[in-house]
Amino acid sequence: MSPRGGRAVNELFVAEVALDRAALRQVGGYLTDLPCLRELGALAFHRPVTYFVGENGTGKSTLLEGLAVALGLNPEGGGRNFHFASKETHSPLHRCLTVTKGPYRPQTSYFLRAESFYNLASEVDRLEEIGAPGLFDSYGGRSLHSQSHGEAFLSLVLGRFPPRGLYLLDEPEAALSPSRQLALLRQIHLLAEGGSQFIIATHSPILMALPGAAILSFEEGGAIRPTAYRETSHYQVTRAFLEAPERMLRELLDGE
Ligand SMILES: Nc1ncnc2c1ncn2[C@@H]1O[C@H](COP(=O)(O)OP(=O)(O)OP(=O)(O)O)[C@@H](O)[C@H]1O
Repeated sequence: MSPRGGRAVNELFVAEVALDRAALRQVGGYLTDLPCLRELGALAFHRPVTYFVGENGTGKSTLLEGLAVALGLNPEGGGRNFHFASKETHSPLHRCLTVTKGPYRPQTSYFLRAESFYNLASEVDRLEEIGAPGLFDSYGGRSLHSQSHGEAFLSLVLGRFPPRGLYLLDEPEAALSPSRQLALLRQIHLLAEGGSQFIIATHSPILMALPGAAILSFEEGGAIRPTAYRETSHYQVTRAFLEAPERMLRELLDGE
């Protein structure tokens, strides 16, 4: 990323998200036990692209979804016009979050989660049928259901995401081959250069390699720390494996 990677925080669409502890206590349930929420005060965004990384279950998706809903986006994914819900499974975290926005409004806002992408594709079909003809043009020219998961996903990002957008993506790598992950990385770079902001939960050591991006590591104890790319366990484990797969497999499978 160019020096624009260091844009002033007030030029970003989302500058900060803060947690109201009293509201969280009232909400109760598993959210009060989630270590990252026990530790969270406010989380500031300083870069056009921010990655949430960390072990499974550390709360990345919960926080990303809470932020998306607090921004008025559909918890199962989509833009501001998407209001479908196949199941009411999202947490009430959004009620405990205060989002500080920057001075400018994004041209579009979009929340994308791999796990509910099928439902999002169905909703695009429905909207096209009931009177949004031409909608498919933004989604690769045909129903997302007639494309493979990875093709559909890239159609969406390449066709539907304009510059100066705000994009919250939850594990966007899930359907993508390594080379398509590189294509997605390039598109994220181009869009960020064009004034977009991304907040992305990911396990992909490819995606999180974007120069100039902020990486926030969700630690198992609850802290959320800025981390360098090569310090992430995703990078280190993947690198160690690819450098010597036989040795690692011997250790793993034979207990040597
Ligand atoms: N509806 C729910 N009821 C109870 N616990 C939940 C619920 N949803 C999530 N959790 C728990 O909250 C914790 C955080 O889940 P979350 O999906 O946010 O983690 P994550 O960091 O995104 O994990 P992953 O990398 O596996 O996607 C997990 O321990 C999960 O089991």
